Amino acid sequence: MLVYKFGGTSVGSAENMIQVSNLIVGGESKIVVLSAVSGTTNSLVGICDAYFAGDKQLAEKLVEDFRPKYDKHIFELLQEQSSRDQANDLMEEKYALLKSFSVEGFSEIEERQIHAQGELISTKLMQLYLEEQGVNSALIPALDFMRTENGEPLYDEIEKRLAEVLAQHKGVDLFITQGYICTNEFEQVDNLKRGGSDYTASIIGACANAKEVQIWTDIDGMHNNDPRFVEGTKAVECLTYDEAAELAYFGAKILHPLTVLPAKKKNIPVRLKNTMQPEALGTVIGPNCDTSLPVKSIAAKNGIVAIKIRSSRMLMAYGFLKNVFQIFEDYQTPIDMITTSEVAVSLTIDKTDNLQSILADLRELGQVEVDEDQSIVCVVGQGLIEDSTIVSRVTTALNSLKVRMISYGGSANNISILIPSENKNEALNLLHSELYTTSLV
Ligand SMILES: Nc1ncnc2c1ncn2[C@@H]1O[C@H](COP(=O)(O)OP(=O)(O)O)[C@@H](O)[C@H]1O
Ligand SMILES: N[C@@H](CC(=O)OP(=O)(O)O)C(=O)O
Repeated sequence: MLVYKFGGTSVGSAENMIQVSNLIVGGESKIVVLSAVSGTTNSLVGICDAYFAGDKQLAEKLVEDFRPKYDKHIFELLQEQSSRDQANDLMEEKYALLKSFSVEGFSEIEERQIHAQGELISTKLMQLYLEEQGVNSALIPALDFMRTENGEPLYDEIEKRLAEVLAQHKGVDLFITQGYICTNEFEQVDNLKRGGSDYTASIIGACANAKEVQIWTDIDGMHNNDPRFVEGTKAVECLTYDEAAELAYFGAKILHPLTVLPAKKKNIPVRLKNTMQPEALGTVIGPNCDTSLPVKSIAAKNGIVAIKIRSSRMLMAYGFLKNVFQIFEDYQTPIDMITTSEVAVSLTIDKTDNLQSILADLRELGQVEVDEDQSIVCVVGQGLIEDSTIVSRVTTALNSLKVRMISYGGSANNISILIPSENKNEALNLLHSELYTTSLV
């Protein structure tokens, strides 16, 4: 069994959906996970925002905005009148549902139900197209098997339910399902957070003991720097699970940060491929990746807040850090980077919903300074620790910038640097020129 996942751009037009069908029909058995048509989830988020703001009229207008896009998509994808009718009926049902909520009492439960509609639409359209083409495929609802508790996938239950669902379709070897959506412990519709379809594919891969998970997107693999901000980036041939996890966590948007975990549990390779350029090798993420490259890639994450706590009570004392960490634990706020001196500790967070309460509690421990609008730039590669020249090259490359923190040695494959966000693009470009010169590649 193989698991393929196609992202928003890959299903974003009729032409692209047809290309997806060319990639999935035939060959080995597959479970194909689809995201929503590109832009759809953002629009659904906008509709929920309008309901929360008490503006039902705006919500209804935003629903109507879907119409031209989906009319075109359906007209170009499906040729038979009966399948067009089915698709149009589906859309009318969805428009009616999306407009059916009232602003009074609109809650996160309804919000999650709305967010789920994008994947429900894209998968149904794909299934209608495959049926029209005479392909023997089955649409399996993710809400029937993808179960979470406290936001965590329940692997045993998913494995059992998925096997039951697959067994209902004897003789079928192509299954289409929704990424991103799930049901939670309260039997409510929920999701795996934005970009979560990659994670769905990896969870399904682990639960179906897949031979490989393939993430098909709009670029030919993990590049050696962020292609949105740096010119001349190129695809990396392979990454270890740990390298890929670091890159995804620190901003490489191509992969949802949790994708690697389920695949790693079962040693399943994850291959990143380009839907529009399937012949390109892409990137393989797996247990081993031996290349001579000490630096595999560079990524950056915005929206970081740096907090410094200074206290003379820290001098020659123990237990101070425990008290600091306890505060972050109380507010369920993960810490990303940390550096300490005898009398001060600096750390960073990117979850800021409880920032004011955290700061108030920290002020009980010492003087607190806060820097907002920071970015973590992260250099990732297995050989970073062995090659002692790299850390000096990283700091030299950035010597014109105001570096706020550096973290080196926490993991064997990561150097993280905290800088003001306004310098992020410059930092990515400076590191690119310094680290990918002839002596390293
Ligand atoms: N290091 C990187 N390598 C490749 N792509 C990256 C990297 N960092 C950011 N990206 C961006 O990730 C995008 C693909 O991810 P995403 O938009 O989530 O795709 P999908 O909608 O298919 O899930 C690319 O178009 C690229 O701009
Ligand atoms: N549609 C969801 C889930 C997802 O993973 O999308 P994509 O694969 O296009 O990043 C989102 O936009 O967050």
